[in-house]
Amino acid sequence: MKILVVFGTRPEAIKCFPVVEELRRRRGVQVIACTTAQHRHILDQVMQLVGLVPDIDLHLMRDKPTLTDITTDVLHRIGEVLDKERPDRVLVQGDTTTAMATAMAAFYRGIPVGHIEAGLRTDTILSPWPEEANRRIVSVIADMHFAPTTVARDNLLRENVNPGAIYLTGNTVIDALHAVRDRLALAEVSPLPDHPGLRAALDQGRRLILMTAHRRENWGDGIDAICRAARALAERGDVVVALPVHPNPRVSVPVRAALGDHPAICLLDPLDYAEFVAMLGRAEIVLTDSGGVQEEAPALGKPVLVLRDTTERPEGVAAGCARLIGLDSGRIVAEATRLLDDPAAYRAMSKVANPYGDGTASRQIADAILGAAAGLHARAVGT
Ligand SMILES: CC(=O)N[C@@H]1[C@@H](OP(=O)(O)OP(=O)(O)OC[C@H]2O[C@@H](n3ccc(=O)[nH]c3=O)[C@H](O)[C@@H]2O)O[C@H](CO)[C@@H](O)[C@@H]1O
Repeated sequence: MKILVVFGTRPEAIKCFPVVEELRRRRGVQVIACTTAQHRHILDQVMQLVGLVPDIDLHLMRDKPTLTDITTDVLHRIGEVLDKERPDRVLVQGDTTTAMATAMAAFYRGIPVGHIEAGLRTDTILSPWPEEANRRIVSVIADMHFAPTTVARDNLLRENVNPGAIYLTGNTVIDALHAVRDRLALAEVSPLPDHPGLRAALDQGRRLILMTAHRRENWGDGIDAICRAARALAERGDVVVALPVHPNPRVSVPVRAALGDHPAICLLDPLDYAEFVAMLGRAEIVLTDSGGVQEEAPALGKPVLVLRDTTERPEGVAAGCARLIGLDSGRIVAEATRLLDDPAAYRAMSKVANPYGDGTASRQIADAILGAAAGLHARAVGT
């Protein structure tokens, strides 16, 4: 059985590598790992760290591409890969343009698509944009849906997806987190980023606030509000705010201009995944608009404040390990301050079970794919 796994961005690589590794361990499976490289540098960081060498690298990153550029490039180039390789199945992850256009290219050729992290939804197709539409399109095309949570499964059932095609697996990001933590433990290193100000602040006993922000809907006013909140928090005197800066200039330019000069704020280059996991482990609280970080922080018992107005991850909010706080700088500061100053409020958010999986998602996904293929084979030979 030949399976083509396609990924283009950092989070897709993080969430796909455990599945690639698992499928490669299975007998009778040939895995072709293919990257569109929709993001280049921060994707390469992940691939190098986890030893994921792509069999095919399409190098599709261009200077300031439009969504149309990315979609048409992926349709054409993945189309060529599909025509050459003729895989039995394609796997895509999440909600990127790579995932959506790859699913379309496979659909045009009658090749079945499995969707990792299926069923995440907000209640409006406009937010997050364009990701909400991307993942809904993939759901219409896919014939195997790997839902990370019961909420995601129920979203798919409400859209009349065949219940027999939905597999409740947990999120592969937890598998990735465990794998990287185990590798770090084996190597007996805790690779905190090499930033003199950060190390000195932590050595002085300052408490670490880890922040990330990159989402398209936060460009402009949202990023400005996040920066104002970061400065106000840094003024407390007992914390250090660390912010790995996303390379997109719509983020990096305003963030560096607003925060570059504050002694209690450490602006970091994008961290490799091991460094990021180490920072998560060290952080007291996490403020983020990232999807993946909303899933990882609870797995390490870190309260997470979500810098967005909507989230397709209500499980963390319902469980009590995340709060959706929006983009008002006063509210961001107030919510963070409450967690830093009120130990009971902190404990209530940090002691909650992680709703996003137990680290066995990739195994379950591989079992489901091979089980479905064996079922088809059995039906074909009449057993
Ligand atoms: C709408 C939405 O929410 N969509 C999400 C979006 O991804 P995202 O928002 O999670 O993206 P990022 O925040 O870029 O990545 C996060 C990962 O990167 C690691 N990290 C972070 C900073 C750093 O300096 N070094 C790192 O290593 C970090 O631990 C984490 O695992 O697309 C995905 C693919 O389809 C979807 O799954 C996912 O729904």
